[in-house]
Amino acid sequence: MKNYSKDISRQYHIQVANGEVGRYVILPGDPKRCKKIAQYFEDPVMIADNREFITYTGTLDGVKVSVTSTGIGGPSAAIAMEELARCGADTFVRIGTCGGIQPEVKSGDIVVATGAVRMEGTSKEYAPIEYPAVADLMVVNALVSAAKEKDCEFYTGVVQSKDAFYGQHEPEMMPAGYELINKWEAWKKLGCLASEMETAALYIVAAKLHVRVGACFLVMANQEREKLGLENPVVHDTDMAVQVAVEAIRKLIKEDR
Ligand SMILES: O=P(O)(O)O[C@H]1O[C@H](CO)[C@@H](O)[C@H]1O
Ligand SMILES: O=c1cc[nH]c(=O)[nH]1
Repeated sequence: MKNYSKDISRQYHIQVANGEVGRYVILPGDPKRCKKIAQYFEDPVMIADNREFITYTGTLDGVKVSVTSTGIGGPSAAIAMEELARCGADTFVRIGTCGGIQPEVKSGDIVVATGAVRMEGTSKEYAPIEYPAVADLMVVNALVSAAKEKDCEFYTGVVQSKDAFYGQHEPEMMPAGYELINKWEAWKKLGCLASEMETAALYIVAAKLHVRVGACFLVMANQEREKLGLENPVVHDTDMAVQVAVEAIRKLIKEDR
């Protein structure tokens, strides 16, 4: 594909060059999370800061690792993964925030996504809708093992990825809300744990690229608990989910040796 970058040694959107990232990359949505994640690396260096994509590279146990923010939603997440893969990355862990769907999934808990409902647009431009958005088993196992070690409350299962944040939170305000409401009830009955915005796209792009990916999230709040009159504080601190992601990368590095 033609490279549209002014400096053609750098990828157009992420502005990273081949070899500037490790094969292991952590993918937060929020660019401001990158610096916090890079603090867990040895000798972190900022490589690029362009649009919503900030990249740091450092090492974990002597192995090159990176963090790149994806921004919000499937389109920019897909771009980040495509361009990182072109720079040499092949193993990705998304660390994000989500809203709980099952009533037992509480604020502050961690969710590890084994799969994602493809209720977003990006993955549909990659693969027919019948193809499932599933995580790599090695990455999931590493995340589960890390979460157990950190002794945090965590769940594993399917999450829902959608495009409209306010369609999740205020479906009754949307002209097409009837469909959002009916589908939300279906995801709930099917045991879907939580809702977020990038994982389905990342899992499908990873399938296309033949790379490994998994994801873990901080549960910020749960609108279903609110409806049931259950306790539902809003939690913003992503540090435990970040630690789970970093520890999972360490475990993958060890297994890959
Ligand atoms: O915290 P991040 O990683 O951005 O993830 C979640 O937060 C954003 C919405 O507030 C969406 O990107 C959603 O997926
Ligand atoms: O409720 C939430 C919280 C974070 N991200 C989402 O997409 N939804």
